[in-house]
Amino acid sequence: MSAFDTERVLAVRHWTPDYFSFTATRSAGLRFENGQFVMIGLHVDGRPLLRAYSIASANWEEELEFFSIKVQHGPLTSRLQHLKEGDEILVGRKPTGTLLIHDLHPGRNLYLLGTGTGLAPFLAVIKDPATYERFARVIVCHGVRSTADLAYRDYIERELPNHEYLGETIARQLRYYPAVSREEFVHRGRLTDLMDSGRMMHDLGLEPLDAAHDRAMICGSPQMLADFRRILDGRGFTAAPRIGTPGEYVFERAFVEK
Ligand SMILES: Cc1cc2nc3c(=O)[nH]c(=O)nc-3n(C[C@H](O)[C@H](O)[C@H](O)COP(=O)(O)OP(=O)(O)OC[C@H]3O[C@@H](n4cnc5c(N)ncnc54)[C@H](O)[C@@H]3O)c2cc1C
Repeated sequence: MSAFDTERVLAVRHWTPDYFSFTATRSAGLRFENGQFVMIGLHVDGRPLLRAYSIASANWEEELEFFSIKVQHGPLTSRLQHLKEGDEILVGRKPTGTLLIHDLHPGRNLYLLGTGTGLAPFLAVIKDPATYERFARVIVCHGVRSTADLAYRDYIERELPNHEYLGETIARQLRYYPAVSREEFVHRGRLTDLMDSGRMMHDLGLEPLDAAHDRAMICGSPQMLADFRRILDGRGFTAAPRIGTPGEYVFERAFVEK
């Protein structure tokens, strides 16, 4: 049996010259945890060309959604960015990953810290009812360079709080903290600096960061992960050491730096 399902693209949305999203059919057999990633790709010269992708749709949704970078000469994304409705993509059958809410000790505030496409896994996590059962407040933080890069802003700010089933819970418990590093913006700077200085918590009207009560999930570049880990470790947070053993934070590389 093949390690992949062939799915059909349902819709494509281009946010900016650097980012796009697409939805695809989902095989009835694909089971995953919110926050996990899966290998996806295309047949290129008769062979599968695959990369890891966080699943941006929640596990209870019928369709799959992915949020992608466009790397100009990237082997996969130079092709993937031309996807059109009806095209076929390959989707692996074994989702995996460490961004799992049950690998966090229960707590008060859950900070979801994502830069660029590192937002993707959190789009699934914020649609998981269990997230709101475990944490009183969920703060989705998206760090980007320009305001235009704040993909899903309208969806998080306006659509989700009116969601048919989750809207009430989301309106009560979800906060959104967009941050822009290279343009004037209400929250200007890098997420790491905004958290480290305490500005983020101040802007949100929340208590200062406290390992006894706060939890975090981190998804971004290797440098972003290293910086956040240093900040959290310095404040007494412990990373979950492996899947199934909880900690005060979990992390995942959103891409591999070469
Ligand atoms: C666990 C995991 C989850 C991932 N989830 C996603 C996701 O949800 N969406 C997504 O677009 N990518 C994601 N990636 C990255 C993805 O696997 C590919 O690297 C990306 O699609 C580019 O593929 P490529 O073949 O075009 O170029 P590659 O040869 O894979 O990458 C070329 C270079 O582009 C840069 N790059 C790659 N991906 C990104 C990115 N997402 N943001 C900024 N720079 C990048 C890196 O410097 C890399 O060296 C994930 C990676 C990992 C390890």
